[in-house]
Amino acid sequence: MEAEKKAISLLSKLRNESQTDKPIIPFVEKFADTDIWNQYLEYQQSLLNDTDEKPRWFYSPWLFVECYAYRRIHEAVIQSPPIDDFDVFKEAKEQNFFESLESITALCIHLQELMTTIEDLEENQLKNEFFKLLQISLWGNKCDLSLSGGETSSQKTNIINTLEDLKPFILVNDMEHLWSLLSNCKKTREKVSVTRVDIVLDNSGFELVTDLVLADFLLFSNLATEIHFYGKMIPWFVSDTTIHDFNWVIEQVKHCDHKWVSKCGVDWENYVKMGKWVYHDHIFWTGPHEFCAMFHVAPDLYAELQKAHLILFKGDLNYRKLTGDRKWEFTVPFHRALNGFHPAPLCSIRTLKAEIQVGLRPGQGEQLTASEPNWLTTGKYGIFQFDGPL
Ligand SMILES: O=P(O)(O)OC[C@H]1O[C@](O)(CO)[C@@H](O)[C@@H]1O
Ligand SMILES: [Mn+2]
Repeated sequence: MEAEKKAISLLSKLRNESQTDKPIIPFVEKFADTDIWNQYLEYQQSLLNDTDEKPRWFYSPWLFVECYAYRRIHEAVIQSPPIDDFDVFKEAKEQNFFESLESITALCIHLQELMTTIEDLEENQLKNEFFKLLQISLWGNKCDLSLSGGETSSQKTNIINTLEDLKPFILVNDMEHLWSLLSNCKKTREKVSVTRVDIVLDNSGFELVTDLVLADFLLFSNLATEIHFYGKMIPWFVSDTTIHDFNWVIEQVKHCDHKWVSKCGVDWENYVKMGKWVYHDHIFWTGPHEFCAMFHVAPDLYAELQKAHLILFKGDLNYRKLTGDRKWEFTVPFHRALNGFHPAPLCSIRTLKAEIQVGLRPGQGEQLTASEPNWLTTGKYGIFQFDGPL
């Protein structure tokens, strides 16, 4: 009880600071990245040195302030033992999974059916199945609890039947690049025995299942031989995946009462045991930095990503960090916005929830603004945006 009271008082202090635009204060509790966060806060202060301003909630860059808010929530919890390992978003993430169970079941059955026919598929059919699962992983990103402010945002409809209707909402479609990259790897498999695809995960629940289904397909279609996943080390942006969520979702799927669904869970657990699926934890992903700073701030992580043949970045927050959340013109090339971040060929798979988008055709952004003023923030539109040697 005492710990809960302490955490609640710390959280209400945080809420008051954010609601009344108080100065942003340093972290005080020792943790893996306390110093990194406080150095970054000093950097934000240095940007204001020629004013007598301090970093503040209503004026500092949104990417920094929003990440700071979630890291402060974590600090309130770790300052309140013995609930210092409590995941404040666990209940919402689990509810999202259970509310999406029908769609999860349909998706796992689709995967098992595909597995039985995969041998008879020609190249073009295999490509189309790959594109379907990519689109399912894209639209799975709509199910995010931070855009909805914690309100439920589960997958109610069977997403497989809606892909055609959703196609017009894909603003940048580089799926062909992903196909040619991976099918070329497959053709040269004799020499290059390993094809590694890294997936930088986003939300747990339904979206995570779409990513695990895609990862399973990549293995049994032989388009890849190993998949590396990156989640978050602390509860983050409400629905983001932690290692507990990753293991919990696999466990839940394994214990589903539908035999084909539980077969998915058994297969996925085996991939992890065999090392065909590898889960990585790194503190960088819940820090304040844009990805162009990774080479200097987390060189070990940058070196790890360099081992991939292809990196898939899921979701909106990752896109904002890939592009530095800058006010780029809509037509600035994605390569330019990455600002030197090129560990390996990469693709952002993202539904738009923040006011940043690059790599559009001339006039495309303006046309969308005219027809649908909120196109950047509703999560209705999505992209597959690729960068790498073509
Ligand atoms: O889970 P995703 O796709 O990264 O979405 C998170 C996005 O939702 C918001 O928190 C709210 O719009 C954005 O600030 C953030 O980028
Ligand atoms: Mn998220």
